[in-house]
Amino acid sequence: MINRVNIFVLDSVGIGELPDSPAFGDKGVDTFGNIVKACGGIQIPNLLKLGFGNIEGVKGVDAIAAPLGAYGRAAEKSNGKDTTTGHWEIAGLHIEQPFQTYPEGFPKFIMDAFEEKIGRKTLGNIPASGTEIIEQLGPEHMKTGSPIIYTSADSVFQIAAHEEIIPIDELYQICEIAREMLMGEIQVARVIARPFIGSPGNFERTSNRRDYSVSPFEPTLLDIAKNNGLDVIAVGKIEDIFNGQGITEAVHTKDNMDGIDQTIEYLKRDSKGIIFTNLVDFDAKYGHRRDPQGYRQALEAFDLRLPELLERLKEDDIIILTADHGNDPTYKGTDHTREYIPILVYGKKVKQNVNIGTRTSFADIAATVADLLSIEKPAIGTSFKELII
Ligand SMILES: O=P(O)(O)O[C@H]1O[C@H](CO)[C@@H](O)[C@H]1O
Ligand SMILES: [Mn+2]
Ligand SMILES: [Mn+2]
Repeated sequence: MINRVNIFVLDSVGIGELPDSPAFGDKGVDTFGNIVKACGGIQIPNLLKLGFGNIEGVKGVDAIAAPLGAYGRAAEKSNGKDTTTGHWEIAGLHIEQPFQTYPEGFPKFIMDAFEEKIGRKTLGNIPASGTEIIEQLGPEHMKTGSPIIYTSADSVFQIAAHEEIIPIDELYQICEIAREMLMGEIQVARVIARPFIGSPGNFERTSNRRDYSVSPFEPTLLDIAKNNGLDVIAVGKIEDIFNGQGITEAVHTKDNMDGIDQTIEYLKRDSKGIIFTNLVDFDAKYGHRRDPQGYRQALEAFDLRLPELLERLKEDDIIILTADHGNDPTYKGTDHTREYIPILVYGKKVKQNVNIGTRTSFADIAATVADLLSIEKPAIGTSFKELII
């Protein structure tokens, strides 16, 4: 009997291109492999002990003789490479119709109506890198009080504002207004509050970022677990990604280390069901910023703390380390990359040195977790429980 599963998402830690990646504009992408190549090596002994180097297709690190975990990889079945799509698929949903993107910015009629409702003009309304656009438009924003609106290759409406110009609470209200307006014909997967502080030339984004996602279109693994009376604890931005659906308790985190600390706190307590963690720094601080050295260091910092996490697992606990998409910091542009995700499963009840192979959907994670917890499986996904227990 498995009592609890910690699904632990290393946001954007992809491990190489899928057969269909070129159709997404991604050729030769490999977040992990290209980081190792660019940095001339990486020290992740604890991930290797679990079998990270044994996963088919992983480049830059070696397989070991007797890994302590079950290991494999999964292809993304849904039509997308964004965070929402990746997490929903991990939780058992396929997104056939991709979320709408806005490479030309948002239509004028929506922007006019939005400005009217928030009582402020806006700046930007173009696809941009968040750190670059606040440097460009920050001074004007500080003069005029107009928030900076930008999007990306993802389906996002991002609202950046200096915390001393638009107080956080007002920024969140503005996001809620946008969220409501962008549910219809003009729709985004996420509205994101992007507060920052500092002065021109030295702006810094804060951890008061909030994501306002649309709700999953159908019940997910999380809803099923909750309906079965289980705990579904969300650490980091998981609550936002699922718009709170199927979650019984949530905590937001300020960075990767905090995410690990909060997960450990929950592992120490007694609960039954799912702990779903997301560590976003890999993606937000290094992947989108195209910073392979920073990304490598973040992976090494995570690896150093991995034993603490594993030690906290109780007899009937299991951890599944995985990712939601790639974000190759050596690739052109600043966007996500479509890639395989790693799957590492570890626990006292999990067989060691088992290759679960290449799964055809992230949803196999959902099916397996449901199977382990003895609850109904979501509509899609194939359980690999029999292989690992
Ligand atoms: O460049 P920044 O602001 O980090 O934004 C990135 O983060 C967004 C959400 O993860 C992506 O859509 C991309 O736009
Ligand atoms: Mn992500
Ligand atoms: Mn991202």
